[in-house]
Amino acid sequence: MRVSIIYFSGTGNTKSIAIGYGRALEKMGHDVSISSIEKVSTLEEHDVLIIGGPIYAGNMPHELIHWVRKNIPRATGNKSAIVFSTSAGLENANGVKSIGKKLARRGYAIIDLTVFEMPRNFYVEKYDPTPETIQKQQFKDAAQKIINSVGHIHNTTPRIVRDSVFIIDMLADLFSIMAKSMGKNFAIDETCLSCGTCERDCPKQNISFKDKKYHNRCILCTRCIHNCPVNAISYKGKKIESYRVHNEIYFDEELLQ
Ligand SMILES: Cc1cc2nc3c(=O)[nH]c(=O)nc-3n(C[C@H](O)[C@H](O)[C@H](O)COP(=O)(O)O)c2cc1C
Repeated sequence: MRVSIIYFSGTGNTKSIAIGYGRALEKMGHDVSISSIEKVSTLEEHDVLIIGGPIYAGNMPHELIHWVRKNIPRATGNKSAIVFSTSAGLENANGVKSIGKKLARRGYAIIDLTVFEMPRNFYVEKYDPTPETIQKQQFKDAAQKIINSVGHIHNTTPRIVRDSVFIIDMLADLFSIMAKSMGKNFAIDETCLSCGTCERDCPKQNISFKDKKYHNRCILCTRCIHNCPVNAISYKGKKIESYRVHNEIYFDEELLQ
């Protein structure tokens, strides 16, 4: 089967899972393409679509929801979809329903919705980074979850998403407005090397490192803080410990049998 995997990832957790899906499916003999919404606006030909994103305040990012609304046309033929999210806690399963519902309305059979618990990347105001031992376990558990999820690929009975997602979609809109103003709390200090990583990496072209300025388009993905090589970006004057993905989704041969 042809599988198209589309994701948005601020700091790499969701990208790791997307790549994990790709590797598992390729091993199973499927033809896979993987793209970030930052790079594509049209889908490759596919039989199965897999879409993933991080959870921001209980739903998928507004960017991803908007991308789906704008770029996914009505499905022709028998197309199915898997939706996954990554979050620091598992109580936020509603984001997958939001995207799942939109795909179902476009004629996709929703064959799986999966939530992955991954390291926390947002601890600018409260919470702590996820301890290393837990991070390792999360990547291990994720490999097993991916295998379970791809096991649904030949499913013929779709899952019906009954819950309304109206409220959480409204909250995602609201959060994207709040993020613009919260983004003004980021500051680049004098330790900046002027390497330009933050400006280059920002998914919204929201940073001008030369005049150390954040504009008004922040989505709070936190990529700038975590990717800065010298940790020169603070939030409300506070330095934030960097989170970098350094674990990998690893499949034991046994898992792939
Ligand atoms: C702005 C923002 C809001 C977040 N809100 C939640 C949340 O409501 N619940 C949760 O469990 N994790 C939350 N997180 C944590 C991320 O969902 C989690 O770390 C995710 O795996 C990051 O994925 P990424 O590395 O692909 O960006 C939030 C992260 C950010 C940046």
